[in-house]
Amino acid sequence: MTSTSSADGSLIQVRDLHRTFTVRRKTSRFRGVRDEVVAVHDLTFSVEVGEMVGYIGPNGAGKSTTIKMLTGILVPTDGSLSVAGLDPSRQRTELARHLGVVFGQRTTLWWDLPLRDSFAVLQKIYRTSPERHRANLAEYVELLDLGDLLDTPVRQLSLGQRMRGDIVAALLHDPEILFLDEPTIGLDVISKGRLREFLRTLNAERRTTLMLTTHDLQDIEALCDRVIVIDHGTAVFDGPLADLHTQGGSTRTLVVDLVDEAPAISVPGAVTRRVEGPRQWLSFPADASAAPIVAAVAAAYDVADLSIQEPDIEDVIREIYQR
Ligand SMILES: Nc1ncnc2c1ncn2[C@@H]1O[C@H](COP(=O)(O)OP(=O)(O)OP(=O)(O)O)[C@@H](O)[C@H]1O
Repeated sequence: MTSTSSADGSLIQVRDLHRTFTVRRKTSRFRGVRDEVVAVHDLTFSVEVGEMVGYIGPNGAGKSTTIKMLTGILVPTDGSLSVAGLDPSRQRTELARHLGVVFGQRTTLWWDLPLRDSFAVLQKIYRTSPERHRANLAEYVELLDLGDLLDTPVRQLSLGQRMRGDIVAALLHDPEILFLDEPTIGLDVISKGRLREFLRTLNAERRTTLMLTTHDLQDIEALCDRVIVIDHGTAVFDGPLADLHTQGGSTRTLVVDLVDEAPAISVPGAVTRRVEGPRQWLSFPADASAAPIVAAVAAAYDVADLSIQEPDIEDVIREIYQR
């Protein structure tokens, strides 16, 4: 499918977007008042073809509401919105041909059908040509290693297998944009790695634009050139992940297991935060390289093991809000 973009050339354009919900709150047994919840306000950003954007923020920040407006499920209260040159809520059916949507927590596949049949139903829904469908199915099934599972009913698949099935389902009609909501949640390290590798390949080879919400900083590090942080319905940061770390002042942790107990390690570029028997925790700026610190520790101490802990994305975001 060819790329379609808005008048200014962006694939996704969001300008001064607002969405409020009216909720009824009971004040007594028979009375209630109407409250307005502002889920999204003054939200402006645009995404270009081929970008991989992380859309992150604390619970209740407005991420799902934004994605629902971008996919046409919810109508904005105010502001303007264009996705692949279309107005999502007015042209939802047409837009669906340009979009793939994957939710880590729920499946879009038919629970009782074998994967193969779910994919066949999707071909009918999207009216993908049989040749295109066959070619995409063969390629994605191979890349995501689903060949042996095509005849297995979805309910019998593991979470990781089902997730791969969901990704294939979202891509069979060649969408230009893929929205992913917590795509690696609950997956083991190997499955996470494989999925990230697949998404990188998809973006590199087909220039598919990715927008993902996640609480996993490693998803963002592996995939996203750019991060948009949303809080209380509005964007509070939009830029490269490295800048987010700098702004947040976040740190990574080098966990060192020494052969023997020792006083707090002292090496340039890191601060020892904790010592527990032979194990020590050293923190260093998240945007600095771990290599010189690891080398300095290894040169001066007898090391049994080393590992690096990434900062939690929530911590990074919290740091920004506290500034
Ligand atoms: N249908 C609705 N009716 C009323 N309020 C809603 C509705 N949907 C969302 N909200 C409110 O809008 C705000 C933003 O919710 P949203 O689900 O977009 O946040 P989120 O960033 O996706 O959160 P999470 O990370 O927990 O999924 C919240 O205060 C939420 O309670």
